[in-house]
Amino acid sequence: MELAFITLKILDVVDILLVAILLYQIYMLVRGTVAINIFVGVFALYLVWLIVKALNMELLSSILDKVIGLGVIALIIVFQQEIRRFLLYIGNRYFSRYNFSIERLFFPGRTEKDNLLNVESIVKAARNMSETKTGALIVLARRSELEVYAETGDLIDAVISSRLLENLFFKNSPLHDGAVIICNNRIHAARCVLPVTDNMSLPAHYGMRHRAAVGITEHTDAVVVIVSEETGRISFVKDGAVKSRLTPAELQAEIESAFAALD
Ligand SMILES: Nc1ncnc2c1ncn2[C@@H]1O[C@H](COP(=O)(O)OP(=O)(O)OP(=O)(O)O)[C@@H](O)[C@H]1O
Repeated sequence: MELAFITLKILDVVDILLVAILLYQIYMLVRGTVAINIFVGVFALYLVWLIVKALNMELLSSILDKVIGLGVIALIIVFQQEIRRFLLYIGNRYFSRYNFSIERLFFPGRTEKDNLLNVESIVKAARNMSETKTGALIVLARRSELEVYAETGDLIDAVISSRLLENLFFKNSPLHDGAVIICNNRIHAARCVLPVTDNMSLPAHYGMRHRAAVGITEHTDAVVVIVSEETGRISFVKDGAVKSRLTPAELQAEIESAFAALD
């Protein structure tokens, strides 16, 4: 295609489209976090640099060259979490689309039933803890590796039962603080520390328990069950979004649909 002063090739259009998609994905990833301000600032600086270059303003261009050159390293440090989240997002999309599992590749004999989540016990524990207003934070691992978070707490490796879950979160239990992580249908660890979200658009009444639940679902594809100590309300968190005031039946449906999506 030939415009008045520029020639536009098909590849250029594809190039522009890809950059637009990339920028949109980055925007969606940092939206609502403090990183959005940095992102806008960097983008503005980059535009100024392009204009200065196009106008052949030598001095300003050479200064901005240096700033941009060093800025890339600074950006990797500043956006460490977001880059991690972005790569995880791409990886998880690929894994879920092609139903790919390393475990399935190396242990084809291991049936899915071995790892089938005991949803009933988790829901029963949530219902009982909701009635007694016992605060709880239960992370249900899906495909993402949660070992780094499990290592911050105490390893348990026990069969899931509602009584054990209730016991772990019982106020006087030494393990009641922090999160319980459930992997491969086992209570893997308790008292775990989760990454806290920096999402500024969350309701102000969300305390640390809810922020930690949102945080882990932003960093990984895990889903989280929360029981509020203050209100007894049951919430379910997936991909950074909190669904509150769930009944036990609704919680069960949410967990089942989150795990059905993996099959
Ligand atoms: N980073 C974290 N990782 C895991 N658990 C955490 C983290 N931060 C806080 N918690 C848990 O959350 C509890 C504090 O919850 P807080 O009252 O601040 O949250 P909340 O969202 O208001 O929940 P609630 O409705 O139960 O009061 C702590 O006792 C601890 O067990």
